[in-house]
Amino acid sequence: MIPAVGVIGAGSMGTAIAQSISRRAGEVIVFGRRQEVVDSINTDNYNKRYFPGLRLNPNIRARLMSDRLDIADCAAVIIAVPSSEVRAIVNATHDELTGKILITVAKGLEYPSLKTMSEIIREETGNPDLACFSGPTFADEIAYGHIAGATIGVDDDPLLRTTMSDMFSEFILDFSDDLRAVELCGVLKNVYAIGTGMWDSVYGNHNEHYTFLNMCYKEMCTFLKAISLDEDIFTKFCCFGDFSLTANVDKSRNRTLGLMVGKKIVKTPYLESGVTFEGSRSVKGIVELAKNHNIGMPIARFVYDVLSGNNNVRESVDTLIRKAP
Ligand SMILES: NC(=O)C1=CN([C@@H]2O[C@H](COP(=O)(O)OP(=O)(O)OC[C@H]3O[C@@H](n4cnc5c(N)ncnc54)[C@H](O)[C@@H]3O)[C@@H](O)[C@H]2O)C=CC1
Ligand SMILES: O=C(CO)COP(=O)(O)O
Repeated sequence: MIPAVGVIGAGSMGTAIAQSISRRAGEVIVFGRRQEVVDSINTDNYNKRYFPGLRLNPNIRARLMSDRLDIADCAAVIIAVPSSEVRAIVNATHDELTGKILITVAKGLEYPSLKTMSEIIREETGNPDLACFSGPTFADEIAYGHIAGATIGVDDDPLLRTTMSDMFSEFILDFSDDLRAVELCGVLKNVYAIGTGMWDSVYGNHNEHYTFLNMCYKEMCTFLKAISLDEDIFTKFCCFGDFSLTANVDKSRNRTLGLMVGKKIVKTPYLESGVTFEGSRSVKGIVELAKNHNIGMPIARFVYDVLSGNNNVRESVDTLIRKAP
């Protein structure tokens, strides 16, 4: 059992992961930005903003986020904030994070650097013990203890892998030593979830839905074949599992964004909504990565064009069909 684990981010995923690992750790310290969230966790064992109905385990404590994180007792720190926040946070808390095992659950791609979260964390901290966690893992279902599979991207270090297995023992785990490939799966699946939402806003039949799903997965695999050092990535939870979950289930924020844009319910100012739409922030980087690797990714391009306001969904979808391989 790990004596203490820190979790940066008291949102849906930070709270859910804290609840899951709190059964395997002596103490879990969650760092949040909002005083009312910190107070609700410490006073009532509830995160009333994200999971008002879920009583949190008593060994979960909350502290207000600051640049002087009190994590001296924590052997590991999980970074569970939106990808846009990761670099600033690890840069500001560099000293406190030194020597810790750092795990990222964020699914995003920095632009214009095109770096994944683990690459940013390694760049900012220099910590050798890094891992990423990614799979079909809706936070609410984790929080309530339902089964989920996840891929741990981590170097082939037996001690580190044992620590990860113990910390995330409530999950069905597979492993990969290609952290970038694992993280790019999480980035790509968000883009295709938006695209599938857009497609489904135009075409409502089962054949049409699964035809497009296959087109997305084919494009995703083409990209991964070009970049992944792990030849088994395609059957890992971070890939097929998370792609299927997010593209098919309306609980997904990314899929919902695609549906709403496709139905013209929202226009691009949605980024100010406060909801974490990771795919809309990452799609530009994916389009650029595809160009850099000389890979045709018409669906990622379609998502980017529509979100950029360059096209309307029906015209773009019809173009996709005409060009379908
Ligand atoms: N919600 C889910 O089902 C899952 C989310 N993830 C990933 O987890 C990451 C976090 O997303 P969610 O928890 O879903 O978002 P969320 O919007 O539910 O929560 C994000 C939290 O981060 C906090 N935050 C933002 N900047 C901060 C800072 N500088 N310092 C401290 N806290 C800060 C916000 O106050 C908020 O509480 C994303 O990359 C997402 O893709 C991964 C798997 C599942
Ligand atoms: O990553 C997730 C599930 O694995 C959460 O998906 P959304 O960000 O689309 O809600």
